[in-house]
Amino acid sequence: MREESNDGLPEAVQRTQFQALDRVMAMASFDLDGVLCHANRNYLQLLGLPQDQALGRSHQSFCTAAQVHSGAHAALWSQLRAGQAHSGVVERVRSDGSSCWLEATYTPVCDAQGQLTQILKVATDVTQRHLQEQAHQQHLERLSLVADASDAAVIISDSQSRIVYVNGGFSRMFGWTQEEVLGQAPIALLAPQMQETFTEQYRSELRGGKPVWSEEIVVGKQGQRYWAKVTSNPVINDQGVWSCTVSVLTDITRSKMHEALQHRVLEAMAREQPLSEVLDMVCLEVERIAPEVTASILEVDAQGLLHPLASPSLPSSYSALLDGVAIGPEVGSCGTAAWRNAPVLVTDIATDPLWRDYKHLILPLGYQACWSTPICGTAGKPIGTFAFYYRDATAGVASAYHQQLVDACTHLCALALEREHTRARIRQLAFYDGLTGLPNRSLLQANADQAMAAAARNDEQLAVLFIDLDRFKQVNDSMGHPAGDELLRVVAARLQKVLGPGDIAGRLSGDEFVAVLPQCDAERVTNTIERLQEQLAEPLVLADNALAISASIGIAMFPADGRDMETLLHRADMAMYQAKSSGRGRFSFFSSEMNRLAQERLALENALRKALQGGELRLHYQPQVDLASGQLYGVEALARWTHPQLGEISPARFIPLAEECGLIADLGRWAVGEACRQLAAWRTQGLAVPAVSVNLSPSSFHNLDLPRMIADTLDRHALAPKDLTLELTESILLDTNPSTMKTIEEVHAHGVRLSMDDFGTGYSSLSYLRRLPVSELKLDRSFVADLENDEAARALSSAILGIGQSLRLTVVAEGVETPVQNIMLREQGYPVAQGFLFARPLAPQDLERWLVARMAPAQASADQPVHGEESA
Ligand SMILES: Nc1nc2c(ncn2[C@@H]2O[C@@H]3COP(=O)(O)O[C@H]4[C@@H](O)[C@H](n5cnc6c(=O)[nH]c(N)nc65)O[C@@H]4COP(=O)(O)O[C@H]3[C@H]2O)c(=O)[nH]1
Repeated sequence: MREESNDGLPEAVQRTQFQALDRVMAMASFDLDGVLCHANRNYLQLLGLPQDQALGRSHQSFCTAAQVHSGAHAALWSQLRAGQAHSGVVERVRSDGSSCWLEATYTPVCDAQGQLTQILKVATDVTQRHLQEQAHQQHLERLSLVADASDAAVIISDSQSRIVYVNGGFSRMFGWTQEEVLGQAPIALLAPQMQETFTEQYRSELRGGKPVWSEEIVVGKQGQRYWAKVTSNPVINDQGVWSCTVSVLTDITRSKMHEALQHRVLEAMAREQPLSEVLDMVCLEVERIAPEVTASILEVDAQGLLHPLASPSLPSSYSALLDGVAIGPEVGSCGTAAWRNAPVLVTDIATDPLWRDYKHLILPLGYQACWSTPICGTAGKPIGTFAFYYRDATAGVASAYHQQLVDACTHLCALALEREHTRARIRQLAFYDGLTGLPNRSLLQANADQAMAAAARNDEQLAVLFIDLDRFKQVNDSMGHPAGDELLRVVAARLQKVLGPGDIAGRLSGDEFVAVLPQCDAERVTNTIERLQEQLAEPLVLADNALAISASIGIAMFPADGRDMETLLHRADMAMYQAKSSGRGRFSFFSSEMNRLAQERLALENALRKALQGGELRLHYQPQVDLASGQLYGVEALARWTHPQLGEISPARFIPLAEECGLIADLGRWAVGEACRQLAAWRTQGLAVPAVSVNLSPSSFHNLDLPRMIADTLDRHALAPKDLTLELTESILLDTNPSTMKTIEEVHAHGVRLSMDDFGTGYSSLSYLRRLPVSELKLDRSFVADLENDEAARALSSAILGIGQSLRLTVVAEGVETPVQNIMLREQGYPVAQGFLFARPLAPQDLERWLVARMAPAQASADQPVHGEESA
C-alpha cells in the first residue's frame, strides 16, 4: 500500500499515524476495477482469508448476492470512480459465507497529477453492535405489532400529558389517526365531560408514581361512546422523574351495560316487581345510558298480536293504539321485526312503506326513525320486540353502542318475559282446570268472594248457578273418556260465550260447572239460563254421534239465600237437584217465591212466542182526530194479546218481555204487516182511513233490512209511504247501535213518516229534533191529564206546540179524556188529538162502526166518546 502525504504533516508523523490506524482498523485498497490490491491484517482477519487468497479478488466477491443483483454494488463503484467518497455501515460476506457488518469509508485516491488511481477502504467491524441493534429493532417492531394488533387502545403521553403515541387499537376504537391526536391531552380529547378536579387528581397520582385505574364513558371522533376501563401507568426515568404515561383503554361497554342493566333488572325480578315495572326500568335505564333514544317494549302473544308492555317515555295514547295490532310483513318496525324474526331498521318513517299505515301515529310525536329487534324465547320464536325510536335520524342510528345496548336488553327482556310466562303457566296450573281452562274451585271461590264483597258494598244482588250436565255419565260410559272430555270442553266454551265480561265461570269437578253473575236479579238469571240452554242445545257431533246437550241448573241468590259462597253453592246444588227431579234441561231457584215468578215468566215468554207464531196477537186501532174539522186524521195501531188461560195481557207487560227474549223485531214486523193489511182492507171497503201509525221499539231499527221490508209491505198492499207512520220513543237516542240512524234515515227517505211518541218525558236536549227526521210529535198524556189543574202543564203543552210549529211538525195530543181538555187543547192551537174522549183503541170492526157513526152527519158530535175495548 502506497502512503500519501497530502495533509501537509511531516512524513514521520504521517507514518506513525498510519501505523496506529493500521493496528486498530481494517484497511484495504482496490484498483479502479475493484480488484483488491492491498489488505492489512485486520482486514484479512475480518474476511477470514489468508493474504494470498484475498489479494486479486474483486470487491464484488465480498458483497452479498442481493447487493450485486440490486445494482447497489455497481452504483457504489460508479460513485467511487467518479471521485466521490462513501461512508456507511455495509454488509460483507466472510470466507465461510457468514455476514459481517463494517463501518466503512471508501475514499478515492489520486496521484500527484490528480489522476484517480485507487480506492482506499478503512473499516471497523461493527458486526456485534449491528446484530444487537437489529435484534433491538426487531423487538421494537414486534412490540409495536402487539400494540397495534391489540383491541385495547394504547396511549403514551409525556409528562405534560400530551399524546406522543397511540396504537392501531386506539385509531380503530376512536377513529383518530396518530397524526390527528399527537400533542393533545387525552382526557380533554376522550372525556371532555370530566371535571378539572378529576384531571388534577389523576395527574397527582401519576406524579407520585402510582398507577391509576378507572372506568369512564369516553367519546370517539364521530361522537360514538364507549364504556372504557382505563389503566394508566407512570414511567419513571433513571433520575426518578415521571417521564411519560402509558395508558391502556379497554372497551367494557358490553359488560358494563350488562352489569348496570342486569344488576337492576335481576334485583327487581328478585323483589317480585310486576313485569311492567321491570320493563319500564329497562327502558328508563337505556334512555339514561343513551339519551338520544326512546325505548319501547311490546309483547307478541301466541296469536301474533302486539301488546304494549313498556314505553315510559312515549305517550300512553300511542302505545294503546298498538294494542292488538297483528304482526305482519308491513306493520311498522316492531310488527315487521316480529313477523320476520329479524331486526328491522327504518331510518325514514315518513317515506318507508313499512310505516305507511302507522306513520300518522308517530310522526306528530317528532320521531323520524325506529329500529326494532325481536325478543326471542327459548324456542327461538319472537315473544316480544325491543325498539329504539329516534327523533334525529342523522345521529348514530343503530350504532355499535346501541347494538350493544340492544343485545343486553333483549337478553334481559327475554328472561323477564319468559319468567312471566312461566309464572302465568304455574298460576294456570294452580288455579285453572287443566281440561277446560276454566277457574278451578280455589280461584272460583276467590273471585266469588270479591264479587260478593262488591255486591254487599253496593247493595246489589248476585246469582250463583250450579250447572250439572244431563246424562253426562251415559256419554262417558258409552263413548269413552276422550269423548266425555271433549264434551266438557265444549260445554265450558259455550258457557263462557253466554257469560258477560263481569261474570265468573268455573268447573267444580266432573260435569259440575258454576257461574256467578254479579249485579243480577231473577230476571237476568232467567235470561242468561235461557241463552245458556240455547247454546248447549246447539248440535254437537262427538265420535260420529250427534248429541243433544242439556243441563239442570240450580240458582241461589245473594244475599237472600246466603251471604257466603259455601252456603250459596250448597243451596244452588239443592236447587239443581230439584230442577233435575222435574225433568232434564230445567232450572230451579232455591227460593220458592222466586222460583214461581221465574217459572211463570218463562211460561209467559214461551206463550208469547207461540202467540206470535200462532196468530193470537191482534191489533186494535185508536182514532186520531183533526180538531179543526173533526175529521179522522189517522189511527194508531196497538198490540193486544189474549192468553188462553191468563186472559187479556197488557202491552205494558208483554212488550218489555218481547224485548228481553228477542221477539220484539218479529213483533214489529208483524205489526207493520198487519196494520198495512188492515188499512188496505178498509180502503177496499170504502172506508177513508188516512193513515196508520205503528209503534216500533229501538231494537227494530238495528235491522238494516227494515227499510226494504217496509217498502215491500207497502207495495204488497198498494199503499203509499205516507200512509204509514212509525212511532219512535225518545229512548232511541240512547241507542248506540250504528245501524239505527242509518235505518231511520232510509225509512224516512222512502217517504214513511216518523213520529216522536211520549214527547216531553224523556231527554231535555231538544237538539235531537234536528238530527232525527221526524214529522210529528206526540204530546205525552201526562201533560194532558194535568191540563185542567196545573198551570205548569198548560205552559208546557203550549211550549211543546210552539216547538212543533216552529219546526213545522204536526203535534198530536195523546190521552185526551175530557171535553175540557179537548177545548183547552183546541184553544192552544193543537191540530190533532187522540184519547178515550174520542175512542178507546178499537178492534177493526168496532173502528169501522165508529167511523160509520161519525161520518153520518146527523149522528154524535166530534166530542162524543165511543167505548171500544169495553164494548168489544
Ligand atoms: N189513560 C189513558 N190512556 C190512553 C188514552 N188514549 C190512549 N191511551 C193508551 O195510551 C197508550 C198509547 O200508546 P203508546 O203511548 O204508544 O204506548 C204503548 C206502546 O208504547 C206499547 N205498544 C203497544 N202496542 C205496541 C206494538 O205493537 N209495538 C210496540 N213496540 N209497542 C207497542 O205499549 C204501550 C201501551 O199501550 P196500550 O196499553 O195500548 O196504551 C195505549 C193506549 O191504550 C187515554 O185517553 N187515557
